Amino acid sequence: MAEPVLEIRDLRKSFGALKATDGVSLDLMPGEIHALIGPNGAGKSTLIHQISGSIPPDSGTIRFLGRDMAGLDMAARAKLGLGRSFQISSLAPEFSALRNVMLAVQARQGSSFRFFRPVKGDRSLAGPALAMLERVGLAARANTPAAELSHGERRQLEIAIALALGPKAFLLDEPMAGMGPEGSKSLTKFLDGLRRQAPILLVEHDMDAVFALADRISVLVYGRIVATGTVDEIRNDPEVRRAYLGEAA
Ligand SMILES: Nc1ncnc2c1ncn2[C@@H]1O[C@H](COP(=O)(O)OP(=O)(O)OP(=O)(O)O)[C@@H](O)[C@H]1O
Repeated sequence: MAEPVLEIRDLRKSFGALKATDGVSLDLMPGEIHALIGPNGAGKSTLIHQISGSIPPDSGTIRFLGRDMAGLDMAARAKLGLGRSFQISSLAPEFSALRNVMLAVQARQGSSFRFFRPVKGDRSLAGPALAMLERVGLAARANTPAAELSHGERRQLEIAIALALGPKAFLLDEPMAGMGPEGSKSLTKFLDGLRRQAPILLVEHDMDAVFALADRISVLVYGRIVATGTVDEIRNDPEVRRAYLGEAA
């Protein structure tokens, strides 16, 4: 059997008396979209923060491509290909869409975001950056400042940036949030293709998107995974229906 790209074992994180992550174990396998669902406050974002390196766990292990992530900060994890996108907008609002992606291409080529050299006019960056914008359907807005893009377009730009960083796994935290039905539909289609590039751990409240995309779903309630299974298994699990999905499922 293939090795997991991401392997989480018995992860724990408390905020005072609150157990936000209470012994979570889960795997992200090559090529899969593994959705993490659960009610508000279940601990989904806290889990993503621990994986990306912005919150240190109290105990437990996170292995990415076989390597223990303990002690590695966000930048080091991103460099290894474990990047969190969405809800941490790394956009420079005054820069054009193209320039934002060029910075990401440059970061991937070795420089960090903080110490970038001037990128304006650098063809070795502009070519790949424009290709990313084309992939997400934003090429026509290449010269528009990020601040002037619509909400949906900014999301597309964030995906282009995530792609430019060459991730080996995507951590997506509520990518559909704030999108209209049309935007969600086209993002769903895009994410469906994205799994060919790298597996996706997807936190999402939009159940249409989750049921359309997920190979597996894990349900988090009060910091614990109460079920993991296929879409059908999760939809038909009585405990999950009671704890989370209700009759809407
Ligand atoms: N820095 C913090 N300090 C104290 N409590 C926190 C902190 N971050 C999160 N929490 C608490 O931990 C619990 C889990 O929060 P988290 O944001 O991870 O849930 P979530 O499943 O992502 O929720 P939502 O779906 O609403 O985004 C909540 O009770 C929250 O109030």
